[in-house]
Amino acid sequence: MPSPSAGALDAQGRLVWTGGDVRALLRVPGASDDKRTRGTVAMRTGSDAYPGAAVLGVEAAWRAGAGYVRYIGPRRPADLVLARRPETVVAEPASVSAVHADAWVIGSGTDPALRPPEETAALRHLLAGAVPVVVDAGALDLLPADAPVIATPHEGEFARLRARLGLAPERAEALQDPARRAAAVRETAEALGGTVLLKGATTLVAGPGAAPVIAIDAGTGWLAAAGTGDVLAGVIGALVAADRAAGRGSAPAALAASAAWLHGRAGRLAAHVDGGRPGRPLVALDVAEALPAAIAAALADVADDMHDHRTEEDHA
Ligand SMILES: NC(=O)C1=CN([C@@H]2O[C@H](COP(=O)(O)OP(=O)(O)OC[C@H]3O[C@@H](n4cnc5c(N)ncnc54)[C@H](OP(=O)(O)O)[C@@H]3O)[C@@H](O)[C@H]2O)[C@@H](O)CC1
Ligand SMILES: Nc1ncnc2c1ncn2[C@@H]1O[C@H](COP(=O)(O)OP(=O)(O)O)[C@@H](O)[C@H]1O
Repeated sequence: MPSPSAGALDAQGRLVWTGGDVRALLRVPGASDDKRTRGTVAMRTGSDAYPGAAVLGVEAAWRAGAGYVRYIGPRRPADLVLARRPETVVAEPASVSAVHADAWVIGSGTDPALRPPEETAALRHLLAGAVPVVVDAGALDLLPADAPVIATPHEGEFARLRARLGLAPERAEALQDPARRAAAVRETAEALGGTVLLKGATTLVAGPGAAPVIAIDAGTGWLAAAGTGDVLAGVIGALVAADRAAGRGSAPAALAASAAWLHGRAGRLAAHVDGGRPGRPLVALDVAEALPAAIAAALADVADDMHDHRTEEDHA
């Protein structure tokens, strides 16, 4: 199984994720590959209220290197997905009973208060299975679950997830303390029995067990824009699916951290912040479109140099 680099622990005992760690987990397709060996991501995201989230996640999964992306959702988002990415194989929920997937992505662009009972039943079925599920936004209320899960809350969702798991609330001010924040993410992953990725300016990832919490700060403040989290969910789905289709068995936390790193790097490329420039606004779709360049940079071993620039600037 590919393992991350030795990696440096920072003052809070967090493992700082690097381009080298990402490179170790990325798969470059070869002569023996076909679309299915590169990983099938099934996205059950978006809704009539938030159709755009479906488009963003699907675009991101393709751009992060999925060999096959399926979209299962209502007609309106499905039509928009197809208009943007005709490569996608779409189906309406009522018309499918079983779908092959190496990873599922659920919840982005959905509101649990508006979720039909049959959709809740279908999601619970996925969450009782053996295929990994990336659980975002409007599906976090269905946790905990038996399936291997990667939960991707922002801070507001993180508080609600902790409450569901019976954990003590952490005040927002307490979570500003890096060591306390890392401890809260570890505790939540342990209670979940799965992987937790807490989004923020520095994103933190922990799985259950003793491995250190991973910190990813490859991004930029320009990423604070609606829909960038929907993009991240698609990237995680693509990396998890590729790993599983190849039978690699990498740690879900390492895959989620690599996705967050690529998402951050894509944000920096989309916002033109490297080389000491302050950058410029981006929209979420720009981040998805920059993912191939971020992957190329990681594979070509140039991304760490860019990261070093940023670290020096930000700490100046
Ligand atoms: N184009 C599309 O289709 C898009 C679709 N999207 C999809 O829409 C759905 C709803 O998403 P949304 O953005 O409307 O509300 P959402 O993030 O759930 O916040 C709910 C409450 O949580 C809190 N809160 C939020 N962020 C916080 C933070 N960082 N830190 C701390 N607290 C935070 C805050 O509560 P407050 O603090 O105000 O009490 C807020 O009112 C969701 O499925 C998403 O995937 C979006 O991605 C946008 C683009
Ligand atoms: N100040 C910031 N600096 C860097 N990245 C940020 C910042 N604020 C948010 N992000 C990133 O942007 C994304 C926002 O995701 P999320 O809150 O789920 O938004 P949405 O639901 O609108 O997609 C996350 O990947 C998060 O890490």
